[in-house]
Amino acid sequence: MSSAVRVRVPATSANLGPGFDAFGLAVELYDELTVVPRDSGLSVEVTGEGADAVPRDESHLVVRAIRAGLKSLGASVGGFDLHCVNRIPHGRGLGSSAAAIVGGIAAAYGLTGTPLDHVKVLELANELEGHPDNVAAAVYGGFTIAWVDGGTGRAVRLEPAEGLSVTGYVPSTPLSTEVARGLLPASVSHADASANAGKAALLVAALTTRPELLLTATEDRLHQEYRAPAMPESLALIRKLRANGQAAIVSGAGPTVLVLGDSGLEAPDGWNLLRCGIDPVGVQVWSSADSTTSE
Ligand SMILES: Nc1ncnc2c1ncn2[C@@H]1O[C@H](COP(=O)(O)OP(=O)(O)OP(=O)(O)O)[C@@H](O)[C@H]1O
Ligand SMILES: N[C@@H](CCO)C(=O)O
Repeated sequence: MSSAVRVRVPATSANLGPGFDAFGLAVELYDELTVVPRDSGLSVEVTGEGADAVPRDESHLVVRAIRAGLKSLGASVGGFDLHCVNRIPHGRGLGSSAAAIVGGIAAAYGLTGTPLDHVKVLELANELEGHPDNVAAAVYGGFTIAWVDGGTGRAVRLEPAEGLSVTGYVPSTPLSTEVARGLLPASVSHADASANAGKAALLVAALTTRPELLLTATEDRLHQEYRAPAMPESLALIRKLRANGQAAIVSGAGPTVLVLGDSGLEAPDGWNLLRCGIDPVGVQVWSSADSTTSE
């Protein structure tokens, strides 16, 4: 068992317009975890985002993910000290829960001295998160296309177009993914489904080699408008940005608005502006016991 493990895991934006529950993009904004094993007991220290809200016991999402990761590896540890430095805002559509889950599972690999198995990490992370898009990007970095095969989360990673960056408009009020998913209809029209399928396919080309097509390729008919009642200001901002030629979308389940590319518009009052590049590698683990790095 390692003496201490450090993990860095990126924020992620899911859906990207037409790729509901499938597309993910990892960005250069990171949560960091340090886990030190001990014989028994648990301590949880949190600084940064969510520090005033998350529990400090076994129900903490990172703790649950560490336990699940250890179990999947057939290992156990009596107790541990967990220190979280959180930079990803919670409930804003930037994949905070995916980062907590993927980071916790990766820490379990580090604690047991097991090199990261990205396929297995994604499988378990998808089980814990309930959908694979954010966790895929947090595991692999870059641009990911995820799907579920017989209940098992899978993904491929593609290289985003050279120099791609994103601009996030992050409102101060959160919206839980659970609530946002509850706004979706049970069925949609054939016309809407086929429009989205075409745009999702086009977005693969736009994100990788044809960025000039990003505006048209990010049109969505499956989730954004249905969720408007829970985030009317976000949808209004998206309309304004898109009218200005920017490829603006709801990030994940919202309410953050993400522009794929540089945006000239300053953030409205009360919103934070986030400008970042694309994270190329996904979750990383460092173990102090043997100085190895698993990437
Ligand atoms: N670093 C963390 N430590 C502990 N709990 C966390 C952490 N990050 C997220 N959570 C839990 O997950 C909840 C947020 O998850 P939720 O899926 O609603 O939003 P999100 O993951 O930020 O957004 P999205 O899934 O749309 O990208 C938080 O309220 C908290 O309960
Ligand atoms: N695909 C998910 C992403 C948020 O976790 C959704 O939109 O509900």
